[in-house]
Amino acid sequence: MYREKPQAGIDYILEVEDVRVEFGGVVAVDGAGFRLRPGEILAVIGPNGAGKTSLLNVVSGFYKPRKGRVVFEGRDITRLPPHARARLGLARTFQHSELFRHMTVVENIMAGLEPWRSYSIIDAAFWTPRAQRWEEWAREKAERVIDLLELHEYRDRVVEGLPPGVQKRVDLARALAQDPKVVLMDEPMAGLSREEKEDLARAIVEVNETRGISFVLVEHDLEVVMDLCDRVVVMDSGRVIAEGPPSKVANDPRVIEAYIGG
Ligand SMILES: Nc1ncnc2c1ncn2[C@@H]1O[C@H](COP(=O)(O)OP(=O)(O)OP(=O)(O)O)[C@@H](O)[C@H]1O
Repeated sequence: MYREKPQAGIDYILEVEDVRVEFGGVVAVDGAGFRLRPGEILAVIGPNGAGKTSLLNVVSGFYKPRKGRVVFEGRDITRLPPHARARLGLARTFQHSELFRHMTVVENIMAGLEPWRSYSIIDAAFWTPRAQRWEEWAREKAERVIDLLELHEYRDRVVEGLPPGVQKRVDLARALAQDPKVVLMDEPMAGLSREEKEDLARAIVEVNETRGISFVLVEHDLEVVMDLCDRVVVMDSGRVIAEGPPSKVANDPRVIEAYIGG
């Protein structure tokens, strides 16, 4: 179900170059970028308002940058809409759960496969074999990630009222059902208990190690970042101010200044 690790020879699976995002007079991202290696878990950190979410939204296609480029597996995808990026293997999860609250876990995961839907509204209305085939295909994909993320006991429960840690796993499952090569996660640990954070971190590591899926996490919890990530990019005021392994970045005076001064 999952794609092979990208071939040796590709240095970077994702390259984000010189991005600028403006909202009216506010410059949210001011020439920032990063590069992601195949199989890497990369964190983007920085004080509130640094531009992390805006940068991630440019990568997933939700924001159009004023300037800059997003290159995925050597292909310029800057102008592609989010669903086209998802089809290429770039999935995302959301800062505030965007799950359909009144739908079940399995239905939410299948809804994430919408960019692959191959039947028309007419097929749906008459429940044609074409529609049935898609439904079977999507259900099988959903079942596999339910296994992978151990969501069996929740599969037929509506999302509303599930513990936050389970909702985050469902959100991750929805992204993983898309067979991504890269998953972008916006503050995956926000609002979780310590135990829930550990569970989610374990799931991310397992998927990374067994499936070779790369991750970009925007994350505030520095303890999680230090434990989980191979490399860290630090943003402040829309720019990247430091980059490197967690241990190096944690001791960088510019980073300490941004957090204390920020
Ligand atoms: N939709 C928007 N409209 C106007 N201004 C925005 C919008 N989104 C972000 N901004 C502004 O852009 C700047 C960067 O915001 P962004 O959310 O990208 O930062 P962040 O690093 O993700 O912050 P946080 O850690 O608090 O989520 C901030 O000044 C913010 O107020």
